[in-house]
Amino acid sequence: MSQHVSNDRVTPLVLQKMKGNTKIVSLTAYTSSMASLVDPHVELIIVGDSVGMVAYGQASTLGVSLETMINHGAAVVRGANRACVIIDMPFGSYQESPQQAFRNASRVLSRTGAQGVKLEGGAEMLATTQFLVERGIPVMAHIGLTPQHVNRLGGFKAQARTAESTAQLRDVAVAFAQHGAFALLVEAISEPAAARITAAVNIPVIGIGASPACDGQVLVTEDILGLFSDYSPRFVKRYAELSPLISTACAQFAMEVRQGSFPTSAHCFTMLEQPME
Ligand SMILES: Nc1nc(=O)c2c([nH]1)NC[C@@H]1CN(c3ccc(C(=O)N[C@@H](CCC(=O)O)C(=O)O)cc3)CN21
Ligand SMILES: CC(C)C(=O)C(=O)O
Ligand SMILES: [Mg+2]
Repeated sequence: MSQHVSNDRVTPLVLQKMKGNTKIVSLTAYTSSMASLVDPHVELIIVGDSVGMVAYGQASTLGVSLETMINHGAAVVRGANRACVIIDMPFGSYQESPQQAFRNASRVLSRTGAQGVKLEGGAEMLATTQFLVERGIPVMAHIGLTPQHVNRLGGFKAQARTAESTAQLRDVAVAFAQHGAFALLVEAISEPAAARITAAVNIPVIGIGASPACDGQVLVTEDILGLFSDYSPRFVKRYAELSPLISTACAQFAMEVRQGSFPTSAHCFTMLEQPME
């Protein structure tokens, strides 16, 4: 069944129709097992390049390759049968030219079965967005705090906190909508900026650290589960504390192996015939 093109799969068009009447709920996933747990509860699953930090222990998202995004993206599509799946284009795979972006984004879609890609940037990505969209690739534009620009931003710092930068970001948002982006992702921006952008465009605006003014919300799943604690941005809310549960389970296993109480006969295979002499 999961290999079929499902009729009730949420599409970018379905997300667009939700703007103005129903909040869009989104979470990230990197694996099939997490995707299948998240899928019943969300309309949109983002396979984020945050996988580099959360699953590979890297200090930024810059080291993630196209191959890594394709492998995790394919796993997520196999695990999710209802939500729209959008995959982050990793650093260096799309900034060079619209042609480079199309070559790599088309590989992402053809090898994963996802429905679109997300790319980070500002006005410099407008032509690329239009190039991909005209050739059949739905594009979500990620603006505001763009983690792939961490070295220029001087850290993961909230954006659009002045009147001037807010007006600039609103103009960029409007331009992305005009160039065919099906949705915007706004990260770590002020509430007035989020409210202005959401009112100014006719496409869905998904926020992370961008106030309730957005059309929808996304967070990194490991963050809401208390599974990633290298840092805790103020916009993260922990809905569970799974790390201590995992530690306790591992400690219990270790203790039982060392004292010989695991495994028991219930965990062992018997001979299929009478034991031989
Ligand atoms: N697990 C995870 N969750 C995320 O939300 C996430 C990632 N990884 N990786 C990529 C980016 C990085 N993100 C972050 C990380 C930290 C802050 C943060 O703490 N910002 C503070 C301090 C900034 C500073 O001065 O260094 C701020 O006030 O903006 C914000 C966004 C969001 N993204
Ligand atoms: C904003 C989130 C969805 C993201 O880009 C990531 O997790 O990489
Ligand atoms: Mg990302």
